[in-house]
Amino acid sequence: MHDTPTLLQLRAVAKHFGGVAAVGGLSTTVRKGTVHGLIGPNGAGKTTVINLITGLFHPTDGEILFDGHNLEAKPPHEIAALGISRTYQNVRLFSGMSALEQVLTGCFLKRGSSLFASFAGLPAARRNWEEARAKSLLLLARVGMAGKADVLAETLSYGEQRRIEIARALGSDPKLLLLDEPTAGMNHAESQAIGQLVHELRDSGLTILMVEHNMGLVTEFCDSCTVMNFGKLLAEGTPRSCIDDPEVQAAYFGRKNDAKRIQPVG
Ligand SMILES: Nc1ncnc2c1ncn2[C@@H]1O[C@H](COP(=O)(O)OP(=O)(O)OP(=O)(O)O)[C@@H](O)[C@H]1O
Repeated sequence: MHDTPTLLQLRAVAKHFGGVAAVGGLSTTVRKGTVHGLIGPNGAGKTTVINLITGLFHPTDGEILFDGHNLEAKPPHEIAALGISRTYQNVRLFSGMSALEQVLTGCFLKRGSSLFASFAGLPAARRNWEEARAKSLLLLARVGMAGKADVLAETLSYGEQRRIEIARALGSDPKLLLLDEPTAGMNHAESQAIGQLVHELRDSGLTILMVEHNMGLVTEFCDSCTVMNFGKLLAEGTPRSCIDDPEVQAAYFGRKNDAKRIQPVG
């Protein structure tokens, strides 16, 4: 694993909100072609890290390096263009749009041609539109939603909506996909299916950084992980070595020697 090239590196990254150090000097590395888990108790700073990587926030201190670029002060659209895409902790789909239209919006993020130009029917825009449509259909198939293209997204099940979000995030051809709690609110079978999908995406060449609370999924589907607590690095390595770490167990449960409670669940 250590021979695998680095895709993302955080160097002593800090983010303060007033007096709160949401992230307090975190250094960690995500290697190419891996599924990397970002875990830690509630309020540890995981979502803030995702927001820093995607440019929604800028670090108070430290630097974030991605694929040879320093992301310092770059706005979200530039970071997306470099190859970083994300989903959110809560499903964020547009109401009144079909599954296909949701994914199309992700494709147009990359193309730089507006949906309005396409609707106006200009030849180049028309061609763009057809290509984006074909690509969106492929992406829907890739996330197991081939038959749902024309269905209004809000009428789909929660698990299906999550898949649509992933397809939309793939529309901009990312190198790194950030998933913020992709299995939140899902039952065991749905969570396992998301884990399988994540593996398929990794095996097709994508790198995935995933915030996940389900330790069963982390041990089963992540190649490596970073554990945060109070905005700082608590442990990193294989999921098993992290979960077995008494400091990690203490952070989750306030006491040591309680490994059973963070065995795979479900
Ligand atoms: N915009 C903000 N303004 C002020 N404080 C914030 C802001 N965003 C996050 N925080 C604080 O930073 C800390 C880390 O929050 P964050 O949401 O990153 O944690 P988390 O690990 O993702 O938690 P959870 O697992 O509950 O989603 C918390 O104390 C939170 O209240």
